[in-house]
Amino acid sequence: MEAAEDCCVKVAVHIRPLIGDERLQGCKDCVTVVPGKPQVQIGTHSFTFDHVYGSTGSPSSAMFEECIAPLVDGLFHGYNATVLAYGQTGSGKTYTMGTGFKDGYQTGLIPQVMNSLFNTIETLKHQTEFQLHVSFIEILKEEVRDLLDSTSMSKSESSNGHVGKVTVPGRLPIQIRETSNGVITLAGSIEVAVSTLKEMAACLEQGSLSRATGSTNMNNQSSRSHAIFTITLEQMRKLHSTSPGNNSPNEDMGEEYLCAKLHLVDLAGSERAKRTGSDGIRFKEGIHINKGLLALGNVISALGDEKKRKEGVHVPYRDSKLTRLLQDSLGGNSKTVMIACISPADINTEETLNTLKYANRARNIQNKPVVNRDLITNDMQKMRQQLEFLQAELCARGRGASSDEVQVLKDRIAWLEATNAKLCHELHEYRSRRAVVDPYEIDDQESKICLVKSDGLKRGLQSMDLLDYPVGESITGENPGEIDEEVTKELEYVLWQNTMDKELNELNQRLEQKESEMKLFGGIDTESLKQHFGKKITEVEEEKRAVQQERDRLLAEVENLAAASDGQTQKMQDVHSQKLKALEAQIIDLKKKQENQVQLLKQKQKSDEAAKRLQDEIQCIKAQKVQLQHKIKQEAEQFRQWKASREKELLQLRKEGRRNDYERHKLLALNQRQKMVLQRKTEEAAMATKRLKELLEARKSSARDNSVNCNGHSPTGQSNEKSLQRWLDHELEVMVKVHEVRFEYEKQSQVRAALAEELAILKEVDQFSFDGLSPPRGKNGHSRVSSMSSNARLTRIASLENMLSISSNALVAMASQLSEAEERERAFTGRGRWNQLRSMGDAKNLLQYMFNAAGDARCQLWEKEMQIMEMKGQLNELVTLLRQSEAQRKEIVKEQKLREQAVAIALSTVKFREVTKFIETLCG
Ligand SMILES: Nc1ncnc2c1ncn2[C@@H]1O[C@H](COP(=O)(O)OP(=O)(O)OP(=O)(O)O)[C@@H](O)[C@H]1O
Repeated sequence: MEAAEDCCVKVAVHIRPLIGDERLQGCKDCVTVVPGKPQVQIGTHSFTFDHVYGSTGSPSSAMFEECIAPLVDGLFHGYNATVLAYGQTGSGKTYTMGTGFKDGYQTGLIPQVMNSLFNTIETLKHQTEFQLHVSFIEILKEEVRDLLDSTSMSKSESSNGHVGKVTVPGRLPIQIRETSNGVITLAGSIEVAVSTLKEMAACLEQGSLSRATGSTNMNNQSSRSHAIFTITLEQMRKLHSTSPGNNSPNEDMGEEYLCAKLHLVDLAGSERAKRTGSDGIRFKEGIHINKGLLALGNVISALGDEKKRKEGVHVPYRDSKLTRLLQDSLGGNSKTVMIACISPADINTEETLNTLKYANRARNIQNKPVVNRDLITNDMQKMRQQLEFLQAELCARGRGASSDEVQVLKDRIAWLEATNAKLCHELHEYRSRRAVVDPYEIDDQESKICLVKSDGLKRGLQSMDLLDYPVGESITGENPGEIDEEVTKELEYVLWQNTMDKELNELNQRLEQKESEMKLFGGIDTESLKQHFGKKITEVEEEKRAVQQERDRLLAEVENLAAASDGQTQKMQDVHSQKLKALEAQIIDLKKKQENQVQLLKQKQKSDEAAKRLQDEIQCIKAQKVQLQHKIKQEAEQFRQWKASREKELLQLRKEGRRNDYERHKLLALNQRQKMVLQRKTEEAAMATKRLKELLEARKSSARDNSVNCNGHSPTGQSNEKSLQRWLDHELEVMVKVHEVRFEYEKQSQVRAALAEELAILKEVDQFSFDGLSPPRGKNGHSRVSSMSSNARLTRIASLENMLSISSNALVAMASQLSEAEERERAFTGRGRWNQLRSMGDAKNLLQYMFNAAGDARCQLWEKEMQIMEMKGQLNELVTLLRQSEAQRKEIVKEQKLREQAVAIALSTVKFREVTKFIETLCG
């Protein structure tokens, strides 16, 4: 094999989205990705990796091309490779690797590796001969099992409680062996030769289905084993020499054999039994899983710590089967990529921090991958490389100075690219800010328009002297749209009423006018007038006739007198003539009068007709008026009814408003109270966390002091004893504080879960009411929440969200210190807690001190127990007293009742006697 090149383990972080359960628990996303950088932040912690996928980092789809494709490429050049998915249970390892045959399977890394592998083979198959083998094993409870062994039992829910394979008795267990040249092999595992993608996929499928899985509180299909899918690629290719300046192959230089392995590892997830809720078999599995991962962590620590590496500290590969199998992948002959899978949920902060710290250490591991070819081809390759190197040097000398320019240009391109990326990022941020801000602005504008509109309406009403309408009155809980509608309706009604009034007034005026006109006719009795005129005419006619008769008689007398022609007669004739003339004049006068009367009679007829017409008109106007009045009455009644119902509604609304107010106040008080309790608890937790932080910091510095002491002057006996005692006190206090913080953490998690549950119900009910549906009856908590008004619900939702965010921050802070404590504890345990003790004397002194402290603690405990016993005794006495007084009270009540009964009997006896006496007197 050729000389190895140094190459660090690459670490990519894969952040999965919040999943259903976490959302239900109201978890917040507590992981931030620094834009444009492979850097993640949790609380005050910040970590930089090679890549970050998911969340606001690079898209998960880019993971294969950026991280894994180079490894697949390396396989064809003879380099071993390993992809290692690590993370807490349920963080997405199986999803990322694609070994689960579930949702993420097709997009998982292993299927992509297989595709890429066969695509490359297809393009190279004319010049190279390939052979592929796959093996698929799992490590379950420190036992290596073959997932491709078809003689094993098929997948079933086995007696030991997990779904998976059971090794057939009689078959030799798989052994881990190390060859003479340090290569780790699995003796007894099946290596299936595959030649097509389909065959390889079938192996993956068979093994994945056989893998041991089980359901826990944190993942209903949790992998209970570490699974390793290994692809071995062997290739034999013809070698040709190429002369400088001529790329076409010429001389045949024999064959080259390369053999490389790609391990695709899906580790079981680290877990806390308390959180996964595992007991029995799951619990035991969990212990094995954590043991294996701890061993892996120790290997990573030993390899990742530069100081230790330089010191040549022993790497505990043999502590577990997992580390033994991964010996080459970590610090050995392999190009390795670790994918740290994390959940963004705040409830997982501690585990996420641990994963990130683990992964961060892994970044420091230096591997030494070599091209795996056989020895002869290896030597040939070395010589070829030498030749190529010399040729390259020759070429470089020929070109000389231009390489500086190229470098300058490269730098410039890099700078331009960085600036471009920055600008793109700024643009993106600006756009996303706009996208967030705009709707509010639009809303604002819209609300302004609405205000202007409603102001306009109010002004309109004011200008019409309608100020007595309750336009400005605001009713709690009333919809402004409804108010506008109501005001519009009232306005419409008033306008209509005004028009009606105007019409009625006009009618009245017309009626008055007509009636006054009518009055002109009204004073005259037309019939009597007619009779009067008729009589007058008849009188005039009779008079005329009498006058004519008189005239005729006078004319006859005049003729007679004319025949007599004496003087007297002449005289009489003259008298008669004069009389006649007078009568003629009288007749003419009477004729005139008669004509006048006829004229008058005609006029009268005309005016009669006019009066009739007027009368008709008056009738018509009156009918119109009645109709109008009827209509007005009807409308008024309708309006009154509408107004009454509206007022009733308003009253109802006011009542509801008051109820809402009351509810709101109650809710505000509840919110306030809960917030205060939460704040108090959070403050307590913060105090404990702060103290723990201080203690951890102090321990760091005291560890440094100790090392200084050890390196420098050795302390005197007494001061050493004192410092050891202080150290022990400190250790104990740290332990207690860790316990306290964990206790607070658990409590806070419970409070948070309760808040989240309520929030989820509120949101569900709110969604139902938004969709116009009624929430499911009988569902827990729904009935209480659905009786709340929507305003109250929204207020409560806001308050719960606020509390959840306070709780989330507190959880993250606590988890951060707990993870820190765990980290220190692990490092400390690795070094040995008792390394501080340098002599037997130290140990004895410390033991004495511990004995005294334990004795004191026990004595104090005893005193406390005694006090508790005393208090219990007092409590018992009190309870007895209470019981006695209760019994006495009952006795008194009983006596009282008896007395009352006796009085009642006495009274009735007296009454009975009186009645008997009365009857006796009646009879007697
Ligand atoms: N990137 C992702 N996008 C969407 N869902 C995901 C993603 N990663 C994981 N999940 C979902 O999260 C859940 C847990 O994932 P998975 O089983 O892969 O976790 P795990 O780390 O393998 O857990 P364990 O260690 O218990 O086996 C699954 O329901 C899975 O579908």
